[in-house]
Amino acid sequence: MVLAKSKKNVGLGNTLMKDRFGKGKGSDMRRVKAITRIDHTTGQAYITNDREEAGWVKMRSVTEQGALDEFLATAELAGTDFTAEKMNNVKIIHSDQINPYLLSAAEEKVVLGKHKEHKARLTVPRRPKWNASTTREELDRLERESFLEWRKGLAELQETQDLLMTPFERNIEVWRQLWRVIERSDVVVQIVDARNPLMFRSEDLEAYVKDVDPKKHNLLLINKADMMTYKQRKAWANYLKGAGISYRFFSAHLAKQMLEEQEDSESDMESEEAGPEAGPSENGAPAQDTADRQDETPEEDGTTQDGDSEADTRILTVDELEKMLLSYAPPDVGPERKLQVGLVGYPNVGKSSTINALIGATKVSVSATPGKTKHFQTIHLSDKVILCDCPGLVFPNFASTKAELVCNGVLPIDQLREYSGPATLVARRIPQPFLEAVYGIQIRTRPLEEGGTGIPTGEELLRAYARHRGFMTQGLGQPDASRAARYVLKDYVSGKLPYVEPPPGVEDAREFNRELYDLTRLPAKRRAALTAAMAELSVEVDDDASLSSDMIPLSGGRAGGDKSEKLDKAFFKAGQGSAGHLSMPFNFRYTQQGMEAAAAAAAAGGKQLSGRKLRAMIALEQGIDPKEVQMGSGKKHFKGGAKAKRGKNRGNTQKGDVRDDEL
Ligand SMILES: Nc1nc2c(ncn2[C@@H]2O[C@H](COP(=O)(O)OP(=O)(O)OP(=O)(O)O)[C@@H](O)[C@H]2O)c(=O)[nH]1
Repeated sequence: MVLAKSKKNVGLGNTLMKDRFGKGKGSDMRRVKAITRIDHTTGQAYITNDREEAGWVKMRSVTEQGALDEFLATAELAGTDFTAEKMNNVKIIHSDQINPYLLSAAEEKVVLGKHKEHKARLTVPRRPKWNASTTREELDRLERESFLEWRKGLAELQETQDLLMTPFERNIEVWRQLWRVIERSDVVVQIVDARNPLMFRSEDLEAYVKDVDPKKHNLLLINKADMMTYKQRKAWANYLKGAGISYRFFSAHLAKQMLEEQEDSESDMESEEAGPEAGPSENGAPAQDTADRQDETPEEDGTTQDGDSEADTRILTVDELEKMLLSYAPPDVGPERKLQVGLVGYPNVGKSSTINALIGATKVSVSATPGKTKHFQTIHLSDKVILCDCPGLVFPNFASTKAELVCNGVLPIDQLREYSGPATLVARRIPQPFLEAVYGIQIRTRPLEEGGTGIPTGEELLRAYARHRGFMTQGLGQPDASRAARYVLKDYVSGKLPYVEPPPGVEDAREFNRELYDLTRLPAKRRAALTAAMAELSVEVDDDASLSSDMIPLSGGRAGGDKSEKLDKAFFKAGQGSAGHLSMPFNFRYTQQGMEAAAAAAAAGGKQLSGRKLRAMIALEQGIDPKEVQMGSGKKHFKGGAKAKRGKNRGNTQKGDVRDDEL
């Protein structure tokens, strides 16, 4: 609320008074007498307006009464009806469910509209035209002037339109590297992160490449494609093809893995002197993991397998990438005229990893020779190809919120002061069962009937993580959410907590990402613990078992029916704690029991590990009696009073650490 600075301008109340009684009539107010009344039931005195005052005084009380007076007056007027009406209409909105650092759907729509409107102004700085007669000093001056103009333009855009932008590169020296890389390259490969290709793409960079020479080519290389499901690649492929963007999916991570496995099998072959049929194919059979990911082929998903669509969604191997790059080669390519490939992109999108994968695949000794300038590297990849590696740089682009920039890894996490926005985004994007499975935590959310949304808030996630890791604040000993935020956000940026932005036109991001949360994407340690328990019970674990939120029965539904109910009983029997109060932390044996029981329950419940089972398992792991967790009742929270503590964190855990009232 903005407070009026002068007495002449006291807002709505004054305006109404003036309107009704005219100038000067406001002095009548002085005639209002405040009288003291005694409440005979309590014996307390209170001050109120005299009831016998002129009728208009009643109106005054509407705008000038204090909250309590207003409440009492209204209650007096409406009697019991008042209570009934209030109770029927009441909707609790907790302040922690509205994050002031994020946008509402309506606000986001407005902001996206503005982004669209001003998209054309998101330019990269151009190097001024020059020719043989331009002196070095002259060019330097021209470059600086043009750069300054570019910066002024973007600053004005930010200020006048109140738009949030990426912290784009402001150092002219870095842009000079880019200019040189573009000038010498036949094809400019823009490497982007598969989790948000458009955020990392500079459309104007592609236009600039063509401005410099229409014969140059652009390629959008969507790296980290291992973080996408086949369906996600398909959806992005449809969008990118529709938009006429030349793109390919790649994964430096899978390429590296494939190479290592290839090398391993080659050395095995050498040592065993195995026959040719035992070895990998000449051009390298895909590594198992690579094959697994590539296996999500169109026909498996029931779509037609025509050559084109396969190529559209395929994650290229290094050989295929090199072949693809060579397709851009000028006709006279050879040892004298090598194909020059420029690699550009934001920091951290995987440029170095891509180059390393390419270098590894060529199996030639690579000399990293410095280019004409000191800063970008030229790498002679083969007798036909030179790679020009440009330093990573942030291009100008719009962003809806700072939280989005943090989650995209564009703003550094270590210097972060406001963490609630990005943490809320993480809690909204990653399904609760997956978060719980990754960290082995229980996130206590506000029950639906108390105004909870069924999705944890950022704070709820961070507090659960902090409690689990024993991160406590000094003094009051509350879970240290700020410290937890650094870890959780770094995990999000690194991809441990996977999420892929849907392409424009795909509205339901949760559905788009649903298949991403399977057991294969759990960290190796967590997955190993689970599969070990399964193996002991001779149970096959389904790698596709989903850990997305729809596995949690939010309104009393129970996955698995009778069968799972019986198993639940067996499962809960495993916990020896009495009546929901535990005096000692659970030991490992108990945890193991719990895991086994959960695994059995998961197996009987149709292979799928439901959120409920998983939560029970995690509860046991944490040393919390599963009986304390209301599962399958629609209340995803703890009953008050449980004081179980995890042995490991006992010293840091505060009394009542798992109590409901903490929420
Ligand atoms: N999952 C996955 N992670 C990848 C892939 N490529 C790179 N990364 C990871 O992304 C992070 C950044 O990779 P780099 O290769 O250092 O990225 P860069 O673009 O060279 O970064 P700068 O040197 O800062 O410009 C590293 O943690 C890599 O392990 C990929 O294909 N898949």
